[in-house]
Amino acid sequence: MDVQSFLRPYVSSQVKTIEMHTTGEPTRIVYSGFPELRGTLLEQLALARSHYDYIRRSLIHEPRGHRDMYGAILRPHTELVDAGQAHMGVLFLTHEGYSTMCGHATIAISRLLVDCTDTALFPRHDELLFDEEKKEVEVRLHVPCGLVRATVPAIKPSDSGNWCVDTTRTIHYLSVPSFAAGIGLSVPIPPSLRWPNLGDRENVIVDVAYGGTFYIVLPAPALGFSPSLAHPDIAALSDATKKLRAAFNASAELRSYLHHPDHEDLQFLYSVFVTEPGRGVPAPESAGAETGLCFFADQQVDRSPTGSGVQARVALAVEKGERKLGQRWTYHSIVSNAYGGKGGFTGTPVEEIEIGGRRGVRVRVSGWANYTGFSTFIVEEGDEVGRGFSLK
Ligand SMILES: O=C(O)[C@H]1NCC[C@@H]1O
Repeated sequence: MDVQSFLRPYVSSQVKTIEMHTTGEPTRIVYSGFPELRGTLLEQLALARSHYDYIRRSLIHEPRGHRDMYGAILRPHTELVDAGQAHMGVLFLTHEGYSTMCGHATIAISRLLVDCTDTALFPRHDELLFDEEKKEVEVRLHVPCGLVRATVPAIKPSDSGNWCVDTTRTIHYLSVPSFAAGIGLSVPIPPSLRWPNLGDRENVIVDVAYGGTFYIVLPAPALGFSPSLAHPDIAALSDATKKLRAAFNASAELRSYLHHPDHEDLQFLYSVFVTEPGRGVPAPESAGAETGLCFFADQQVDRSPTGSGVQARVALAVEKGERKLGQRWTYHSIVSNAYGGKGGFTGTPVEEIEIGGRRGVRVRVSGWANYTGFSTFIVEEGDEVGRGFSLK
């Protein structure tokens, strides 16, 4: 019996997704059922936010998602796709709203697009090119912060079928220009925003960097926590980073560091990244390793090492003179550390690029992604709770 046939009377519309994870961080990838969105990618983003946000809530919030759920919507027509510069456009969905860059989803979607021969889902699949020498396929994604070039390792079978993704090698992408926006900034913490571990300190010193979106980066002791992220107190760190972010945003002078020369839409603080230099197993050919815990959007916790945050951290390391071009570094999350280092990302500054009069770098980020399933979601007429709620 067709299991779904008895559900048919309840289905007025459906959204279809492919489900993946990158080091444990989910990406619910919407490929069908999202209403028509027209215009540039940023116009499509504005339309999704203003007219169709109920769809994001229904997919990302409970009962279909959870407070740390992440998603993406494939956009086969954008100005860069239609001009032949990108193969696919993507919008990113968080529990809070929409993000401008996402490394873990870029890695997942790039793999999906190489695997996907269904032209209804991916009309430009035939335009992908296989590099015989390197045995990889380039996938260009148009995301809200710009154009990201991913390469997916693949094997071309001897018959004329589609190539097979080679899951023994990492997927990597070349970021939009990333840069250090402020180093050693002092954030005054007003009494109403102090957290228990802060002690009697009145200021916290942070770095700010852009990796497709803006990050505060600081080591755990700067917040008053143990230097080790081996067994972090996630609830206490979430409280501290949320208050730190509020204190940062309360200062017009500090907010002025969130300046992007090209787009006003990119000028907001997305995340606070707590780091532990030195923790974790370096991947092969890496000069060192570190671990990070990323609180983003409305305090979601990234399970992956956070691609856009890796870009920001590499840009900071280059700006501080701690890293040279071409030097590869391993970035772990608490999940990759729990699995002996498997799933750690690497980040390599590959090129210096001037951006708005300052030094920027293009970063090569590498990682893996796996499929977890595929879904068809419905919302029954009259089901108010089922439209999406959050206990957050
Ligand atoms: O990998 C990344 O860049 C993303 N992961 C969740 C938070 C960031 O957007």
